[in-house]
Amino acid sequence: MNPYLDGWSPLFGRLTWDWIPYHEPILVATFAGVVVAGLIVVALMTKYRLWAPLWNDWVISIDHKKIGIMYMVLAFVMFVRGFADAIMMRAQQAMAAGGAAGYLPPHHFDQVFTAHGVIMIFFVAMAFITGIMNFVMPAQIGARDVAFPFLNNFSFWMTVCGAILVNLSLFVGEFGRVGWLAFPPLSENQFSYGPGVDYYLWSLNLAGIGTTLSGINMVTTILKMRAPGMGMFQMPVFTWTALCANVLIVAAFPVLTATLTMLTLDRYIGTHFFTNDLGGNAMMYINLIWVWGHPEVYILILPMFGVFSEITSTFSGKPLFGYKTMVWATISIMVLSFVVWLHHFFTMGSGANVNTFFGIATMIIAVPTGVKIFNWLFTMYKGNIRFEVPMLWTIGFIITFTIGGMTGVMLAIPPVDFQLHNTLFLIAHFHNVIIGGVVFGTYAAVYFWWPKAFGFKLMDKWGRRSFWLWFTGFYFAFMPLYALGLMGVTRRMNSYMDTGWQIYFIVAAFGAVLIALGIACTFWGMFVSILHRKELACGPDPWNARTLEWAMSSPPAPYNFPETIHVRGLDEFWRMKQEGFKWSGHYHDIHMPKSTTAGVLIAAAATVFGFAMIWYIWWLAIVSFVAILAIAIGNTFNYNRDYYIPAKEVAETEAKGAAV
Ligand code: HEA
Ligand code: HEM
Ligand SMILES: [Cu+2]
Repeated sequence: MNPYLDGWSPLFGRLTWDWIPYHEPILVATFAGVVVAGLIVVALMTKYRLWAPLWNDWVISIDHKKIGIMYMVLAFVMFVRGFADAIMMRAQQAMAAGGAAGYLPPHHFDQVFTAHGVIMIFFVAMAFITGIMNFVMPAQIGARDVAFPFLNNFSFWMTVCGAILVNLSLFVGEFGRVGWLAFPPLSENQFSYGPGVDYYLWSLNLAGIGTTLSGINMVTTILKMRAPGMGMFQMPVFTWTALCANVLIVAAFPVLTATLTMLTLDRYIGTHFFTNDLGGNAMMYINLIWVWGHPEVYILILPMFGVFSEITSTFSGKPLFGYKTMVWATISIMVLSFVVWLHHFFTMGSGANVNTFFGIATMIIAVPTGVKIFNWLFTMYKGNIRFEVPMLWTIGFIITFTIGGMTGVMLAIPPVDFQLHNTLFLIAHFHNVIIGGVVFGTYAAVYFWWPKAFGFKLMDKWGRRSFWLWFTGFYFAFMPLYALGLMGVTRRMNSYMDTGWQIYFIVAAFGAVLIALGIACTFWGMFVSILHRKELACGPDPWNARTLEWAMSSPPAPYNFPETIHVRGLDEFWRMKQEGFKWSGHYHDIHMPKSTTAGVLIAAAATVFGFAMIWYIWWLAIVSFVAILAIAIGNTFNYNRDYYIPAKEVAETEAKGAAV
């Protein structure tokens, strides 16, 4: 008998009133908050007549810069959600000592850490790197856009589709209680029969389509769309790291898709890929998910290495030290990241020889990473360093990431890992590299490229406050976890008996409060900077930077560059400035792609499809699937895909841009 089919009806599938959590005060209050905030936004948008510009200039836009900014907005919104989950866990663990139950019952706590992990990795960190790569990379290689602009818009909306499904699970049904990687057999129907794991599977698989397509798009862009003269070894380092990260996406994400699809088949049609009966094997899932999962963490960090490289050389006023070694280090990390996955399950019985191989392979990654750290230090050495906000984040990164990397190397020693696996030491390790690397990198990038995107700088004062709160907050929040881990405290604990641990959890909660203040300072800083944008206005090259994106006007025109740039070497823009850079003024008509609604419409239908599949509403699944096909096929008949910006208009725009 299937308990999860209780109450199934043809019209609503297994969605019944029991699945609406109106009896949970926390969720009802959250829901009320979301509704009120939503209504305020809708009212303001209507009052200021912003719906049409939002739709025409943003939602259906295929401009890589706008799509990049939309990814950043999505990521920041999801970051608030993911951080709220983190605060809830910190509060729970600070309270639930010595037999106290705290305020979150286990079934809720388990959803919170699962949602936190999934949101932070897939919809925050991935969205941040994709946003930054979208905004910066095409401009850095002197291109007008990515190779497949429409696909780019579609990829973005598929990511939004996944994010919507995850957030929907908060108010309709539940989310998985299986951890961010949903290991079977726990995630099989037998043990998780609610819609929680199905929300997980459909949101990640639908968003994954977007990620894979975006990876293909960016690899193609970098290989085929570089400005004339820009050979591979004349590409800026950020572009190199973007290339390697996207090659990893193209290679690894299909594995994730296949793995999640097999689990979906287990759950929906009763196959046995990952159960012991009928020849399945749960270890297969563990292997496959980490074959994707380990490269995934380098997908997140590589673009950030690129960000820090650009910032270090710009603010040290020097070319990057060791460009070639930086590129080769990036390539080695890319290759090595595929031969270390087993370090995530040293304890699962592969034997000493296998563990040794994977342990050593893991440690070898410390070498190219160390090369990078020293290259940044040597770039700064004897440089004329300007301690602007992006540089503060960069120095914070070098210190913090090195500590996190070192604890990673400790975990790579199998006998040590037998002690520390799945303890809070592991949790501390990866927050140490992810926050120190990916989050600090995002902040550095936002402060660095904001003036390019909007034509004015972010206020220095709030940037500095945000940095110091984040930096100290991080150490308070995560250093206690190393200590707890060494004492044997395991991850994912709702409550514990030993009251001696409580003080560490309280310190960690205090750190999370400092981080909350740091986040608040950033948002407040953005808000007041927007209000004061006139005073903060700056020219196209406010940091005296070195790469081509700074040759565009700020904010950039839709076509990026009024004329084609002929690249002669590294740091081309620097050289152009030495030679007294000016556009020739002989402009031609510029061929541009047109916005299209198909991307957002397909993604909307896909969201409905995902929802229908999660709740077993078969008729709706069929209708929405047909809608997806119809829109996609209909779009192939759209021949109205491009237009020309006349040379005269280009000249006018440039004349205006130059006056800023
Ligand atoms: C951005 C993300 C990111 C990054 C960059 C890394 C980087 C590294 N990680 Fe980490 N890791 C994660 C995210 C990340 N990790 C996550 C999310 C998990 C857990 C998931 C889960 O279970 O839920 C995890 C788990 C994890 C494990 C599994 C532990 C366990 O489950 O028990 C191990 C074990 O080997 C490991 C090792 C390493 C190593 C060796 C590096 C190296 O790349 C670090 C290299 C850097 C340095 C070493 C510092 C700089 C170098 C120098 C200054 C040179 C000199 C240094 C030496 C000679 C040592 N990581
Ligand atoms: C900003 C401050 C953050 C805080 C305070 C925080 C806090 C936490 C806590 C308390 C846990 C649960 C630990 C446990 O198992 O007992 C956790 C798990 C996790 N966090 Fe964070 N986190 C933060 C940011 C991030 C970011 C930026 C990412 C990734 C981009 C991230 C990814 C994860 C993942 C993947 C897990 C594991 C979830 C699981 O066990 O399934 N976190 N975090
Ligand atoms: Cu790993």
